[in-house]
Amino acid sequence: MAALTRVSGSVGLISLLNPPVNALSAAVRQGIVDTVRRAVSDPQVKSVVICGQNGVFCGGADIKEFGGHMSGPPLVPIFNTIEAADKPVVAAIEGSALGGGLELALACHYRITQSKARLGLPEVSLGLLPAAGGTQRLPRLIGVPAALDLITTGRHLTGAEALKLGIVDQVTDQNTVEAAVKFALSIPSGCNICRLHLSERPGVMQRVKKSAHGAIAPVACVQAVQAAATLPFTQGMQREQELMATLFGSGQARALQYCFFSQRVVSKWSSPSGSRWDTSKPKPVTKVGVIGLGTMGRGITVALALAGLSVVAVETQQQQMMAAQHAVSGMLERTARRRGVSLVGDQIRYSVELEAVADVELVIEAVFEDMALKEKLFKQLSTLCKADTLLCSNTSSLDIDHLASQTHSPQLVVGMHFFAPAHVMKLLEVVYGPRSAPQAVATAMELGKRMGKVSVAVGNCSGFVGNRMLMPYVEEASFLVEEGASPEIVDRALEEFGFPMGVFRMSDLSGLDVGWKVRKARGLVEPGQMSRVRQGRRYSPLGDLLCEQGRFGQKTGRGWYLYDSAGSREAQPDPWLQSFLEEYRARQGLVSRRIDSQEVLERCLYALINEGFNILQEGIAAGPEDIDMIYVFGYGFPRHRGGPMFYASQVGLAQVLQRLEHYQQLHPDIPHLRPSSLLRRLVSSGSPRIQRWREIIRMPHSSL
Ligand SMILES: CC(C)(COP(=O)(O)OP(=O)(O)OC[C@H]1O[C@@H](n2cnc3c(N)ncnc32)[C@H](O)[C@@H]1OP(=O)(O)O)[C@@H](O)C(=O)NCCC(=O)NCCSC(=O)C[C@@H](O)CCCCCCCCCCCCC(=O)O
Repeated sequence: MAALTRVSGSVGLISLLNPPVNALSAAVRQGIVDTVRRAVSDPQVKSVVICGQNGVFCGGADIKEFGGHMSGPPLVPIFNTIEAADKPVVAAIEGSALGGGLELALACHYRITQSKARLGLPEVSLGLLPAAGGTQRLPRLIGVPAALDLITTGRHLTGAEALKLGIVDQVTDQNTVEAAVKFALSIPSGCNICRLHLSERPGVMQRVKKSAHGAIAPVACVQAVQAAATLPFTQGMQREQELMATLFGSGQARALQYCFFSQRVVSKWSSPSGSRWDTSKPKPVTKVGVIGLGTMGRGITVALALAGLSVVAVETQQQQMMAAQHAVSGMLERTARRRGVSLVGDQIRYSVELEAVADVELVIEAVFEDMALKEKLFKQLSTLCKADTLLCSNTSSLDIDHLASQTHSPQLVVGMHFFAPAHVMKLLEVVYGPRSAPQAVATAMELGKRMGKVSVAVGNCSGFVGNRMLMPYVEEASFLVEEGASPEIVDRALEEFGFPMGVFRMSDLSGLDVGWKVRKARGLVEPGQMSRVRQGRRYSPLGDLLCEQGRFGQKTGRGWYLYDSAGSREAQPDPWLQSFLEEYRARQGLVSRRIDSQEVLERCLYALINEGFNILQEGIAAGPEDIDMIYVFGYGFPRHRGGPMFYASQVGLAQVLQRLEHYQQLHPDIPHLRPSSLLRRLVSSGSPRIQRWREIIRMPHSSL
């Protein structure tokens, strides 16, 4: 899995051979040991170049090996041998040098890189730290502050940025291996590991802990780099190994590695009709129409423009259109500045006429969530667009099949549900109906990928996957407040679990009126009424009552919390709300009781998870990975918990079932606490590993 050849007379060229990313599997590690030994002992070889096959240097350790028994030679002694070699060793970096790949390059004496190559130590995003010397060699090379930034965030650098930081010695736009060989021929033996500016950035641990939201790997990364600043190299390496040992077998590492593979699994979509990613060819798209330039339409326009597509942005109200144009330019400018790229924007054409989208290949509708308005629009689009134009809706909950039925070509209609802000949030739900053509799904998925989104294909139902599961979660939070919890108690439990914001702070941020509108549309709101049973099931009117008082959250300075002023973000507990809740409970005859964080987590999360099992059972999501990626990328579910379904598998399905049964007995009027039959089936099948759930879901069964 590694080959040695002699080039230019005296250079030993070692190539890693393990497509697609030359991961450091046991066989590759053995290959490096053998080839380095041969190169070092060959008197004809005066210097060595290490490169990767097929334009990729190395994607790091083989993550697939982490789940099983590790065999083969370990990396640390291999890299130490390279570093100690008495012949100069040069890394020729093309494509990617990530994790163990960059650590291999750091153990070499010199590094030459392609300007567009990606370099980084992303181990933290897998719940690990760079444990093949990365936490000790990088700070010694570029200083503690820069190394801490790279190791605790896991971010990737381009070759040009790596040169600026001093990670590499030369950047080339020519053939990297040839440049490295030329470089190797020109150098005397030596080593550029140095001990420079090893001072630590003050306060870094507090900052990292705060932004980690309970993840342990970033904290361990700081501890390892601190060791580089205070200990000799050998002891620093020992500390690195000890810290890695605490992370390696942790549930968080398993969860994060599951997320890595799940993100790739969801791109290989399939639907119950049998259409699949590998048999459906996307249609080429260069020009997209966006209709409706409110918050969502503006974000979608920016995301498309940043992906290099031509956009026709339509807003029929002149004034709104001018405001949108101004806002979009600002968003593009800020993003270009942040990314350090040149401004895009001249490929956006604005219009107040719907006819402007007549020649686009795909339209994304982003008008108000009003079925009558969308029906009318889809009818018009179906007539004025080209016959093969894909018509997509950004609706977050309305019926995609119904919209499709308004058009001449229902097979060309799919949902493209973005999340706000649409140019920032990574998630895209691609919603197919029974009539959606495989090519329409494939095209929307491909467009999402071009915009840098994690696109997940899901079936059509009310709320699709994300918002459908959110309903029971939010409802449980309100029920807990009726029963005696405060919004602070509920939010604290969820934030300590790892959500960036609890239910109530999130509701204040997005606006209480949003949910109120949805409940009104569903006929659930009875103004001024306090009844707690609606449409035959338990209902909490608390949110409606707050809206009736004009408490819409941050935008009005009052919601579940109190704010200094309208628009302020600093949430304070509100004494008014406390007395309001006491009065409400008294009028309802509810006796307030003490609710602890375990009950908050179980009721909110198990209700959400239970709905996830219903969704899997109905085939709305193809597998647990789809649900987990939707929650991690769209709803702030802590990535180090792997997503709701993975979390359930870690807690134990039997335990989740038993607690749902317990709560259902206490609250028989809450249907979403009734355990899903799929959950029961999985438990009676012995609670298999999450990777096996798809088999159980597909097995024929009787629900009798
Ligand atoms: C490289 C990429 C940027 C390429 O992206 P691209 O979009 O081109 O392609 P894909 O992402 O679709 O990938 C294609 C294909 O390849 C698979 N793959 C990618 N990378 C890896 C990998 N590193 N390992 C295995 N497989 C990989 C991917 O799954 C796709 O497969 P598919 O089937 O879907 O086609 C991009 O892929 C990328 O970002 N990759 C990951 C990069 C990364 O995170 N690297 C870091 C890896 S971790 C690491 O390197 C750790 C090191 O620090 C070494 C540490 C040594 C530790 C040894 C263990 C010590 C144990 C101590 C514990 C002791 C316990 C005790 O004492 O008891």
